[in-house]
Amino acid sequence: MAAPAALPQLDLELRDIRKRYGGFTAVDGVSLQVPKGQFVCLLGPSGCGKTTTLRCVAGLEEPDSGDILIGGREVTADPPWQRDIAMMFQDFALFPHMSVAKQVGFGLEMQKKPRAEITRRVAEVLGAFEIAHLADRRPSQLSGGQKQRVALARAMITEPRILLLDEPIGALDYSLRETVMLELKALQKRSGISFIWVTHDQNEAFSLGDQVVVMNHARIEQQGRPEEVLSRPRTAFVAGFIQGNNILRGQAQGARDGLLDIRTEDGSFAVPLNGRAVPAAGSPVSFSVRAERLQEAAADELPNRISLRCTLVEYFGAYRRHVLETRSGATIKWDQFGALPQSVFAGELVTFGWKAEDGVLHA
Ligand SMILES: Nc1ncnc2c1ncn2[C@@H]1O[C@H](COP(=O)(O)OP(=O)(O)OP(=O)(O)O)[C@@H](O)[C@H]1O
Repeated sequence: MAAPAALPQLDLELRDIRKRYGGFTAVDGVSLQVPKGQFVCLLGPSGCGKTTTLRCVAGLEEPDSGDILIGGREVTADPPWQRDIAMMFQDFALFPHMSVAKQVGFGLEMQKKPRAEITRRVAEVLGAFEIAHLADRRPSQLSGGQKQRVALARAMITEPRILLLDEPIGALDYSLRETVMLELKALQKRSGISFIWVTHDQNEAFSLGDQVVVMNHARIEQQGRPEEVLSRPRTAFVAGFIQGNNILRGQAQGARDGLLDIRTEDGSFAVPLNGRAVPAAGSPVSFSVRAERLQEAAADELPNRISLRCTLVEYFGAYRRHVLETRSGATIKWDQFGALPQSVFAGELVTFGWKAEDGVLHA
């Protein structure tokens, strides 16, 4: 059956993609819409299906069901070279015996462009990527950062609608990554090409993505702008995967004034429903509170309070992390920013509180 017409402004649309390997489901009903010129990061733990999703978009894998539309055109059964995409892999996949100039022009040669046009475009792109001085070198004579630029120049020279990147900076030295990330982000915005970037590194995803798509066990758990995913994790998995969340579990007790009362082994807490239906009394629920939202001073005036024992205080550069334990033995983290004097020490018993609106109920 032909797919219904797509919205023309979308660079990419995935409709209910499924992919199985034997009895194992690697992608289980993934749907995604990528508007024009967006930077989208697919984020998730190892084996969650990010790369398989990307390979389906690339045409390197055929999904068992579902539709893939690129620029509004159904491409599900098309080979990679008919999809208006380019790819970049973690190992850069450079051709070992080809000079930099030849590699960069490769895509245009495949498209059978006239020789003069290839020479002109290669010179332009080598200049734009500041690698003109490397034109005659082979990959073995390049540093990691230089290889990365060559691979990117090679991928972008054909001006695809979408660039697919699988852990593209994973092989770079840590010290280089931040600079490369800034460059790539600027390049993406200038080019207007949509980037679909696979990573398991949340710092990469949150600093680069216009959209962050969090995957787990072959499905999308949450997708949204970075600040949405950070401040309102939709599920306990997302809250746990993203650094800095405390997760509490208990039973729903009933709701009043838009707040759900949740009973846990460490007390009862009021958490905003945020438009959600009230869960049945006694049903298991979870919620999260960010580690920097806990308050020590004036805890008595806050609606949610919890008794804790501090077990460890660690320094993480810009902030101080306190690891605390509840009466039932659950771990709670409190992060203190702003170089304040230390007020809670290991071994101390303390009461912390948080505002009702700082709790995020999970689906
Ligand atoms: N060709 C294949 N045959 C069998 N199983 C596969 C194949 N390709 C991937 N898988 C399995 O599908 C699951 C998803 O793999 P995928 O590479 O998409 O994960 P990922 O999220 O990209 O992980 P990573 O970050 O480790 O690359 C994994 O459990 C993997 O072992």
